Amino acid sequence: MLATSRLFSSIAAKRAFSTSAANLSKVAVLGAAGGIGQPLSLLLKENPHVTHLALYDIVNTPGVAADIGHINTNSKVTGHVPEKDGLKAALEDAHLVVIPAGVPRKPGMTRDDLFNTNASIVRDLAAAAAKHCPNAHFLIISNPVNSTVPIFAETLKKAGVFNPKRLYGVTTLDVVRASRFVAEVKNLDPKDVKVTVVGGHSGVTIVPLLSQTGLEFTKEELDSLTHRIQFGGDEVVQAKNGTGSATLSMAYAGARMANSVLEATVGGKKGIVEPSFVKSDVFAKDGVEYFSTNIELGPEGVEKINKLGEISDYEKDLISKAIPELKKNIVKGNNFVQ
Ligand SMILES: NC(=O)c1ccc[n+]([C@@H]2O[C@H](COP(=O)([O-])OP(=O)(O)OC[C@H]3O[C@@H](n4cnc5c(N)ncnc54)[C@H](O)[C@@H]3O)[C@@H](O)[C@H]2O)c1
Ligand SMILES: O=C(O)C[C@H](O)C(=O)O
Repeated sequence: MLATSRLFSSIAAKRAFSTSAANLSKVAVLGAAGGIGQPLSLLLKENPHVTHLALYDIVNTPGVAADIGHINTNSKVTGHVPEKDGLKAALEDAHLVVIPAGVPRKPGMTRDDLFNTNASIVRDLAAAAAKHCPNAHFLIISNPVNSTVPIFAETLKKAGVFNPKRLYGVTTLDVVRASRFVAEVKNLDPKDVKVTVVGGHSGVTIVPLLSQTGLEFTKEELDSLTHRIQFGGDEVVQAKNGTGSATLSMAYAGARMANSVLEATVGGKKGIVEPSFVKSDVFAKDGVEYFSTNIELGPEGVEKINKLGEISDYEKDLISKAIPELKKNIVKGNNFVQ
């Protein structure tokens, strides 16, 4: 729990000087009994911004909630299953909803192969969210993110409650990995290595901007690092050998993103920047409605969407390969709802 302690130590320090309970909020996790859901919920239990942690899944959440609920931090924990209007109870009054519900990959599958199962799960959760907590901030982890974010948006639009400032596709794991992989190659501490990653969250749509790190790379390093960042998820899928995909690193990344949104929206902290796959103008002219770049967070959510900045010819080439794939994934998501 050392990393978690580091993640939240600044908030804990701040809280010691804060007397305002109004700074705290309800967070719902949908898919909370799963491989990501459980460690993510554990990390959120340590987050002092959270007053109420509502854990929803189609199975097993009473046990997960009873277990996590014994941790002696201040938040209340409740477990919900579909029976007795459990989804409604989990979502009502939620400030932030984090969604890792759905099936993970097995070796040989692409994230798009998950579409048939996960699209309807995400659509149905979005419809419930539109009804019970339309003003919440929504963090979408379920794959394929390039399509599930459009599905979530279209469902909210249908209900007349879509707010593009509050819907975030979670791409944090890509920058967490990129920082780790580059640090390994350059023998640095990952905390000193920030890598901007843009595009989407699958294979060639993941575009690391290594030219912006301030580090020098040989062509061989560029090729191997770019490939490793784009296909880091496959490394875990293969190592887990049919039992799932990244869960622990994803929980860490998801907790970081959730914390950043909470810090900006209820903690009053300014200048927080995270990457996220959001409704964006950056490549709208090419028909790409959603794109991940660094975004600046504010009290309402997405405050400013950063552009790519200066990129190398190598990266321009990567972008040109990402755009058609992204467009296809987004249209597939949009069409599923329309
Ligand atoms: N965005 C990312 O970077 C990233 C990283 C890792 C995994 N993922 C994705 O996250 C998803 C979850 O992965 P996991 O390893 O936790 O899978 P998992 O199978 O371990 O857990 C998924 C959970 O979702 C629950 N679930 C299924 N249908 C549901 C519904 N209608 N409502 C609520 N809960 C429901 C299941 O019961 C299960 O507990 C997968 O789609 C995976 O591809 C995304
Ligand atoms: O690779 C996967 O399927 C899960 C996730 O998207 C990841 O990047 O680890």
